[in-house]
Amino acid sequence: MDNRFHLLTGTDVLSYTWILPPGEMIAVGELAVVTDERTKTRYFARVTRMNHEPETGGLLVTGLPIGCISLDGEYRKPRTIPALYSPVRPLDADENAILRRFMGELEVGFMMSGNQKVVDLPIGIPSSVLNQHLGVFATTGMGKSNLMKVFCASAINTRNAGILLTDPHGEYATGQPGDPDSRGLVHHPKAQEGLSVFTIREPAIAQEYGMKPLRIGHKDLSISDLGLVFDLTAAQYEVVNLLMPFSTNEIIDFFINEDVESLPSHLRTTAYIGNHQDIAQRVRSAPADALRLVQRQIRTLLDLTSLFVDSSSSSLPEILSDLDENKVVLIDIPGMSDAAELFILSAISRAIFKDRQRRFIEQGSAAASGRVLISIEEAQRVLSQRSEKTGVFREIAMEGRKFGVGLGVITQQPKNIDQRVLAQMNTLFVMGLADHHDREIIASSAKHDLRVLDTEIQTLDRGDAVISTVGIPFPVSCHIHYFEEYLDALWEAAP
Ligand SMILES: Nc1ncnc2c1ncn2[C@@H]1O[C@H](COP(=O)(O)OP(=O)(O)OP(=O)(O)O)[C@@H](O)[C@H]1O
Repeated sequence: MDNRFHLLTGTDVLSYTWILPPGEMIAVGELAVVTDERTKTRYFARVTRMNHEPETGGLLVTGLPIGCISLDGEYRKPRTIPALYSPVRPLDADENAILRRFMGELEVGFMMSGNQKVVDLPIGIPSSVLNQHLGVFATTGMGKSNLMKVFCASAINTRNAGILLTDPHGEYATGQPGDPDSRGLVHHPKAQEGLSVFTIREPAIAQEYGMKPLRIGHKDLSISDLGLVFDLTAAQYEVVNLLMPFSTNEIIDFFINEDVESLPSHLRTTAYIGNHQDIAQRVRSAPADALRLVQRQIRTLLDLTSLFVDSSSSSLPEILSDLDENKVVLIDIPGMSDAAELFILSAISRAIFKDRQRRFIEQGSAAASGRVLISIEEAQRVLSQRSEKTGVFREIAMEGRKFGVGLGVITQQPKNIDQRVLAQMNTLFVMGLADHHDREIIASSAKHDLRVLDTEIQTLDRGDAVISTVGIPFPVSCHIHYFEEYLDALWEAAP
């Protein structure tokens, strides 16, 4: 037996301590098994802290218990403690296999035990938790885009959930722009069956990669999303609210074709002779400035999105049916502005949510349709405490779960996300957060106690994540697969 970790010298239900002799090393995050030799119960723990032990010159190691297995083979939360001086050692292959039982099918990386990758313990999230929302908290450059690509690659492989993501940087579909060696999701061995890319790229490129042209119709948009994209005044909100009863088709037609500059005065003299009597009557009481501003903003958005927004055609039916077929749907909009990206992400998300809600009401359960995850990058843009800036996303965060719709909230600033939204997230990926306040917020909303992992979270390297999910009974440290290598492995495994 490898007794490198030596004998347990102290326990309570929430922490174990043991002493390493001088010269031996251990790392934060390393996994250990404490065997109680009387009861044959094995207690699993992870190293959370270590201090020098002046008396012996060794290290006093502290571990967090993560579960135990008795002779009946059941894995439980530890409510008993191992006997004093029980041997402490690393996990063996059998114990790795035990932990492997808890992993879901959406593989993202390998378990890390301290600085060691445990290659016979791949970490996967069960797709059954995706409707319970997922958060990715990552400082820039820590590997968030790589994680999302790996996650989508697994989803394409397993086809158990639909995933929607927008990509304004053009990096997910074909790889990093400007890097000819970089690959993307179109290079997945099962891309043809499991990936659906809607793009604004030129037809020749789209055709080369089997991408479809992105089309969003005027009717798919909502006037209420102006508030998501722009900072509106109270008077503008009034205009938006007055317009709510009308279809977006009509509203856009009104603002594109009518001379709103002179409209308010015409309206007041009831001399309006345009094609939109109903709308004109409705907004006649609105302040003229606000009306003009709304018109300008609508025109700006239509300009920004003119490559794919038009009055007639729409990719939405196809996007919805691809998600129903558990495909990864990528909205590939390289170069699109922030405002335009949010505007269409909101339109698509609303369509998904309403469709699922309708089906839930008609069929009485979400079982008829699978799960969908809508991923939102820089999510603090739309899920902050400012409720006027949250649109349909807050509704999905609060109610999506029962309709099978989850949010994938990606942000560098969890403290700027509404706490009530964070509390809904049942799967968290933490990839390096330097700010103490950010870590505190995450720890308080996680389903496992992450405070004890604070040291580990502070020492995460690029590509490392601490994952806490209701799908796995303990928090795991994981090195996320490097996308290119994972792709190679998928090709090797492909029939
Ligand atoms: N798991 C990993 N293994 C190896 N290298 C990785 C891993 N994750 C990321 N990298 C590398 O680290 C660099 C940054 O990764 P990535 O672009 O995914 O980070 P990011 O957090 O999305 O950054 P940004 O916020 O700037 O978009 C890339 O060069 C990537 O190849």
